Amino acid sequence: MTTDPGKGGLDENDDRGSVAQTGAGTVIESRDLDVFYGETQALQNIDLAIPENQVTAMIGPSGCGKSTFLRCINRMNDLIDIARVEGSLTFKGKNVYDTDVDPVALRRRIGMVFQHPNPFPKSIYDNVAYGLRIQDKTENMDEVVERSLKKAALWDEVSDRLDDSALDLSGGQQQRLCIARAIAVDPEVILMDEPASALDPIATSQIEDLIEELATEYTVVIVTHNMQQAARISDKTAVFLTGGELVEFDDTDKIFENPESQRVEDYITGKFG
Ligand SMILES: Nc1ncnc2c1ncn2[C@@H]1O[C@H](COP(=O)(O)OP(=O)(O)OP(=O)(O)O)[C@@H](O)[C@H]1O
Repeated sequence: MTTDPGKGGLDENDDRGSVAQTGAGTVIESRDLDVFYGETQALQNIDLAIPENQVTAMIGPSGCGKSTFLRCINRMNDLIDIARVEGSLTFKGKNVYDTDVDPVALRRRIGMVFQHPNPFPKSIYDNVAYGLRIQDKTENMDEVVERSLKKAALWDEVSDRLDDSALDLSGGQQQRLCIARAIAVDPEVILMDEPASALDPIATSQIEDLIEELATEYTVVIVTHNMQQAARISDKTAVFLTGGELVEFDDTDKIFENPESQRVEDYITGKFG
């Protein structure tokens, strides 16, 4: 049986957390999370508590499992045949891997933005309206499209050409359009997998400003290769190292100024990675 948990359908007051975390309430929490691709283990015993309405950055060298962790949160790993997840990963206290969780409904609440902008070959308007139409939420659609484009800091650039093809936008505009598309269906969490790595410095800076703004309303989890970017925009930083180990998770300032682990210090200061 699959059910749509719907907003408020999960325990919103889950406070079991003894996993390292301070301040804002925990919205996503992993315990003893292991992920395998066939025989290869990509993540080992990950305990992590992600706070609500903040930006949490995942950093670490290539192949350390950052994207794997991100994809666990909204079960995108389900789409990889050989991926296997053990342990628990809860969203508002509910294990997203329980058999009664519908991954499609989960992904409505936990949206995702990818490394390369991937607008549909449709108009700007239809890209943003896409999820609303699928969910049959077509009431006030013009308003929702406008609001989403405004929240994604794109409205001023496209308001007079909503019927133009999304593919005619610049890379940075396309990425903001993808963010607008994700926002339109009113998610609670936005996962971003290196959302600015394919963009030029100006577009990157616009996306960074936008991410900080989005965190006033949404929980944002971002994978980035760019340590300066993590330092600039995130509240919390998780450092994964080779072998799929979460070595340190703390306030971003602490991670960059005074990390507990020598391995993290070596990584941050560029001694390896
Ligand atoms: N679809 C897959 N099939 C098999 N192995 C995979 C798959 N995806 C990832 N892996 C392996 O899992 C490990 C973690 O990969 P992942 O992409 O999560 O790391 P990452 O830290 O995000 O890397 P990068 O920074 O290079 O994107 C790597 O060893 C990778 O080769």
